[in-house]
Amino acid sequence: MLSASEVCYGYAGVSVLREVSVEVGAGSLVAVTGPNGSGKSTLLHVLAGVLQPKSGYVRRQAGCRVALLPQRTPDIDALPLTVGECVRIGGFQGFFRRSTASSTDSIMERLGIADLRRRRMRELSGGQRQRVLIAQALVQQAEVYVLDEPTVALDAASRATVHELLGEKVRAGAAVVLSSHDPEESALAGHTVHLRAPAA
Ligand SMILES: Nc1ncnc2c1ncn2[C@@H]1O[C@H](COP(=O)(O)OP(=O)(O)OP(=O)(O)O)[C@@H](O)[C@H]1O
Repeated sequence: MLSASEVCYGYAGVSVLREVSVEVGAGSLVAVTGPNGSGKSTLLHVLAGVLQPKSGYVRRQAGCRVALLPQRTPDIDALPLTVGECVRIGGFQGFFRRSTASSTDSIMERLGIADLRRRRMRELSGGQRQRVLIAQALVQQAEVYVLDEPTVALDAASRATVHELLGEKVRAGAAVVLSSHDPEESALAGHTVHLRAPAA
């Protein structure tokens, strides 16, 4: 569905990804692990097509749509968006369709954010905000969900709900690529890409 082959990436001449390869097949969950600064977010952005590799290749099967949950989304707080609007925007490349309205409601209910739908994004707690952004990613009709530390800041119950939702996506044939610092979470994956610590 999506693969990276010997991908290299760096910022201002500083190498971050060195010949990283990963295969993301339909119905699979891939975890990207590694210490702070090892390049997890960078790899996810390369896989999602937001960053172009300096060398190596990213291949996406024809028609493969990627939904991205970035780690940082400060731009959303600058807009006067409500929770309901934020989820409906479905953020990345506009994959949201009207026909998915009932599944949107269901995802919001399950993530415990349905009652927050009229609140402004900037008024939310960290965990509430994260659940809205997860919903925004998961309502998209995508073949691959690329999620950067999706459950960071979530309590145990919300984390379990997110894992259930991801399991449902995978069983329905979608692929999930997530980064995580939580060994229990990365153990859910069928395959793990471990990035090494940056050179001191
Ligand atoms: N826009 C940028 N400009 C310059 N350097 C950057 C940029 N984004 C990331 N970096 C650097 O690239 C390296 C990898 O960053 P990245 O965010 O991919 O790591 P990470 O593994 O996701 O870290 P964390 O676990 O802290 O989220 C770090 O050294 C970081 O300082």
